Amino acid sequence: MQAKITVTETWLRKHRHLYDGATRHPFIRSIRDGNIDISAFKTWLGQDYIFVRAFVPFVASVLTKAYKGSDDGNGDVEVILGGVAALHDEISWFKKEAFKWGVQLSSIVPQKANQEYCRFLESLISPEVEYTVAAVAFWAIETIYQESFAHCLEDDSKTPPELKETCQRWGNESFGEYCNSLRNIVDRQLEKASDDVITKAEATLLRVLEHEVDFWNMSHRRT
Ligand SMILES: Cc1ncc(CO)c(N)n1
Repeated sequence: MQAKITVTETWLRKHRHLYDGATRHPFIRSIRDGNIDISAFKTWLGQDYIFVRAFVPFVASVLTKAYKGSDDGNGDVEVILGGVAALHDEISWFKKEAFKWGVQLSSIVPQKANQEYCRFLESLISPEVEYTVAAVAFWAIETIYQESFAHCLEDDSKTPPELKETCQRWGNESFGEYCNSLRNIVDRQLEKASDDVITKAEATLLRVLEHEVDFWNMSHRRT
């Protein structure tokens, strides 16, 4: 029997080019090829710390929407709660890693692309944004990092040893399983969503992909 094609599958096929642009960005390729400029890595590290801090209230809002969405016989709340817990760990990791690289987190100024991405996250916190739409953004944000960093850990990669731990953070298998759980949540929601919500959710996915590309650009293009 042929498995049914899910909505996310349709979207990923349709927007493959933009999706690959986000998951196979020159910044990621430079890590994978081992010719990353360490100052670009440090820029990314400091900026991503700021992003992750803004990501926390967004994920909390998705959690709230999952809870209020009430027919949660599927354990959405627990999956998302796992994401919140992982973020707590992630923030400690950023502090440790920044210290290691001599990056002063307290003096980091968010760059324009980061500010715009954080503002976008804030707009999604609004109760007027449906659970389905917010969950699509959440799934996409996590999955782009998972796929990007997993790419740097493939057998033929030349990722510098000192960056392997960073790649492991998002590229590891259990983070991959978590992303799959998010995808299942999203597909289950989309299955019963109105056309209007599906349209909004797809547009939100595209915005996430664009913001992710801009975010990588911010680190990569600095000289
Ligand atoms: C910009 C960005 N996107 C996604 C993630 C994944 O959590 C992250 N840490 N930063």
